[in-house]
Amino acid sequence: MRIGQGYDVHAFGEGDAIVIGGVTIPFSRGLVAHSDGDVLIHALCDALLGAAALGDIGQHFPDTDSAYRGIDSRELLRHVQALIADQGFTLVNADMTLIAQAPKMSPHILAMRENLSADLNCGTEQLNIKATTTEKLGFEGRGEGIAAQVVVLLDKVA
Ligand SMILES: Nc1ccn([C@@H]2O[C@H](COP(=O)(O)O)[C@@H](O)[C@H]2O)c(=O)n1
Ligand SMILES: C[C@@]1(CO)OP(=O)(O)OP(=O)(O)OC[C@H]1O
Repeated sequence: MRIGQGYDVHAFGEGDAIVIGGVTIPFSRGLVAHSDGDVLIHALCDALLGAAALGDIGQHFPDTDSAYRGIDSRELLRHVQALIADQGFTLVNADMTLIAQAPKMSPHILAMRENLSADLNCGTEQLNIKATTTEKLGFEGRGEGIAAQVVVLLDKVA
């Protein structure tokens, strides 16, 4: 068994929607990023790469490479899934936390889990996604951006 953890932050900027877990959520702001800014998927990729001792998302998909400009982060996740499968790992479970004062994530959680389970070739019951505000404290609470934390457990296929 191998444990991994990931953490990512993206700041709010201009826009009228954000993409989280592959779900487009209409909002008064967008997220500033080289990719689509899917902070949840980025933290998930880092957790998976960490558990497999494969480095981090920036090493695999540099934000200096124009190939990744505006990319759908689900493509990055599928690539990471292939990397860990190549190493003989399968996902046991992932537990994910979105930290955002707004928007409200709960109406979108099931759709996020369905997207991620399709990309990771696993069941939705292996993926938990939850959200919390910070009661208006800190950068998330001031509405400056969104953070995501992810913990994963991988098993090695014999
Ligand atoms: N961006 C968010 C934040 C929270 N939720 C849901 O609301 C519940 C209460 O949040 P507190 O921070 O006040 O504890 C939380 O458990 C989530 O279910 C959300 O959907 N989106
Ligand atoms: C996803 C990548 C690549 O487009 O860029 P961003 O969207 O800026 O995201 P970040 O979490 O800062 O880092 C990983 C990247 O290199």
